[in-house]
Amino acid sequence: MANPKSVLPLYEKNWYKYNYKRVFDSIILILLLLLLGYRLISVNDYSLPWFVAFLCECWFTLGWIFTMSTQWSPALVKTYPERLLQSVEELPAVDIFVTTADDKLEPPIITVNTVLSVLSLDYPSHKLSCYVSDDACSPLIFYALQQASSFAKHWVPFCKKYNVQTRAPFRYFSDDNDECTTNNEEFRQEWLQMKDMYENLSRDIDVDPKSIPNLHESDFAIFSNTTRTDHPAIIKAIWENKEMVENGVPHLIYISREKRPKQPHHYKAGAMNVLVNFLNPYWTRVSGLITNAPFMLNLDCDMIVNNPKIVQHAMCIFLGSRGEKEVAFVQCPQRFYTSLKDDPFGNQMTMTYTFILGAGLAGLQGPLYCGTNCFHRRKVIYGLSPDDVENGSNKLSEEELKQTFGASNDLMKSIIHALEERTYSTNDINVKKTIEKATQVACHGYEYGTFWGKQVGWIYESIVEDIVTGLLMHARGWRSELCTPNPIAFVGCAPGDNLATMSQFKRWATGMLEIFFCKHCPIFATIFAKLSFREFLGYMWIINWGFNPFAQVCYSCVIAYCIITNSYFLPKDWGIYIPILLVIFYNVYTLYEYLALGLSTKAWWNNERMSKITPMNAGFCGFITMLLKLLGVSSTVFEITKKDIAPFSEDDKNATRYTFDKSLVFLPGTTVLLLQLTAILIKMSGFQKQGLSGNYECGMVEMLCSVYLIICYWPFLKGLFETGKYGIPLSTISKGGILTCLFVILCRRTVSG
Ligand SMILES: O=c1ccn([C@@H]2O[C@H](COP(=O)(O)OP(=O)(O)O[C@H]3O[C@H](CO)[C@@H](O)[C@H](O)[C@H]3O)[C@@H](O)[C@H]2O)c(=O)[nH]1
Ligand SMILES: [Mn+2]
Repeated sequence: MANPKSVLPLYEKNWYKYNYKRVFDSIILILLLLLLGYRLISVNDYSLPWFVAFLCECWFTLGWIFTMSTQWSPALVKTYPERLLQSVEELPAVDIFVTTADDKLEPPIITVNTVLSVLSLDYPSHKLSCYVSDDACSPLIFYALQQASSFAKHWVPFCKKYNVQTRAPFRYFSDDNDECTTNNEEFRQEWLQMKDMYENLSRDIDVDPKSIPNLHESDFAIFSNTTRTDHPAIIKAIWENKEMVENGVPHLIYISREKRPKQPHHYKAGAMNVLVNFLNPYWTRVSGLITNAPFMLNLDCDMIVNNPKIVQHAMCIFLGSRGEKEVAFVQCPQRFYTSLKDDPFGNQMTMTYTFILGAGLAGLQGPLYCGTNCFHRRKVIYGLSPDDVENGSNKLSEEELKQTFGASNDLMKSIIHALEERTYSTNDINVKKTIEKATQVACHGYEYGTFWGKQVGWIYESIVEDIVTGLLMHARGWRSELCTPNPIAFVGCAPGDNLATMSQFKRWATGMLEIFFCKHCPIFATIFAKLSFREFLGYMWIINWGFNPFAQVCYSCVIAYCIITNSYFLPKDWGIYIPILLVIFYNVYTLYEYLALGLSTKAWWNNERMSKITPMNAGFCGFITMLLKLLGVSSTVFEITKKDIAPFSEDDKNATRYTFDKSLVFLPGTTVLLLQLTAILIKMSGFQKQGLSGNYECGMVEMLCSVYLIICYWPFLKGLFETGKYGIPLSTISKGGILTCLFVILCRRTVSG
């Protein structure tokens, strides 16, 4: 397949040194350590708040070490797709998986646009296949894809003929591009025609599922009597590139895996495993058979292609890394097209993606797998390690194969094929026939007793299946690479409001803790396997999203405690300069970074504020959820993030306003705020309880900390007095009130005893 003919490298990787970052990072670390040291030697100050603050600060310091190490030696990769065709005889096939799971939270028009952008990629069409996994078992999604495939027959040639850059029609025809200003009459005509067709398509699929035309015709009959949690496997080839034309429309296949009530389906990880495995020669487990492409691209339904040449860029990395240790997966960054100005909900994570999740980790063993925008090598998904490849031990015995992948001879054939990185010749592929065979066989329960979800495929251990799946690959010794072509490869839809942000972060926090407490924990992976030490620190950086909220909540309680009991947790003498310098340095440094990236001061402040709000609410709830899971009280659930094609209009002032609902996710924040308010009230009204000895005295700095927190929680403060969706529900306020009272009583007990 990849016969290197040309000597020019397909990609180059360069490491950067940001000296200013290293200096600032180190200063902050030194100040943190000084603070810890000061606390230790100040024996006279030892007290409960002093001790709790010390523990929290130990945690923050550790967190800073994770951050610092991860962004210490960033690297970026440059790819040369124009050299690709000179260096390989034939481009490899790529299977593209798009997952969707809810036709309300993820409107079909979004999935349709993603699929259309995929079908029109600049890559030989007969080398691409697009599989859409529908966990909602929705006839509407199926119908929408059918309509989209008809539209694709016009759209794909149009894009290729005029070398269109943005191949998701809703972006192409978006408001700032809705006039066709050109002198080329032919293009104008076609442009108008396409626009018209796309508008028809959007109208057609924006219907109530019940009123879908032809619902009872043969194609749809299978959807009758199904619910999203109880239905057989449904596989339909919506479009087949029968003649395997190079410039046609790639295969488009719809799959809704079998689901039965009470049987765990493992959310997205389960869906992905079915896709990888589905159409093998015999079972309904899929793409192994139809195309069995050696590479796969995995996209969430809202992640549209933004650079039509992206597959070629990714192939540069895969094929260019031969001879050295191969790359297991190529991750492209997550960027968003729906970005509210100044990032009011702090969910665009520009800094994080720039310095840590992106270049930072790329300079180590490689970026983390982020669930979407990622190309995988199929044999890695099947559990191979680089050593297996090196030693040529990628031939498992029949017994091992059975135990790992399940007892189907035909599946084994397809897996052996994949492990040896062979592809099917195009003549072997008959989509229709395979599907007929595949749907006859029940597929549920196939994975029982096999290693699917445990050692191979997407790992079920955590609801952030992506991070744990990538972790297992790094632990086996694989590298990964970051692919950042210009323009950026994919763009998606960021959560449109703080409700979606909260639910997403809560899932992440819980999932990260699940990873820490499972057998794939990065600590074991470094000690017993091949996760490099600094990559381990990188994984700990993200796992800390689950732990840090607890420390943050404790710290804010310490502040209130000190004010209520008239004690202190910050140094009284010269030592106070340590935290003061720390705060100044940290804020100046982060503000500088925002400005240097061309972001505004407001964006910086919004992110600072949200770094107190989101973790302390959603993250803390995630922490509690994990605690309950560890105690065996409840299990964790994957809540889908709501997506909107145009979630807000530019002049919608309310788009940036904070909204609340009755969910418990807002309880920690409401309580923290009420606590601070109560504490200040107690102080002002002179009701402070005197500390144990005379020199206990809450100073100005403790008050300042509290006021700072209240300023961060301004949206909550406003929420206390608003009604409707902008107000914190009374039930949450009362629960927060009760918790606050309990806390105050407890505080007073500790000092009066
Ligand atoms: O039972 C399910 C639940 C979700 N999904 C799909 O999973 C994807 C991600 O879900 P989303 O609600 O968009 O979650 P995000 O928080 O935006 O996703 C990030 O985090 C997830 C892990 O928490 C990863 O799976 C995603 O790839 C990553 O983009 C979507 O395409 C869903 O359709 C399924 O296929 N089946
Ligand atoms: Mn998403």
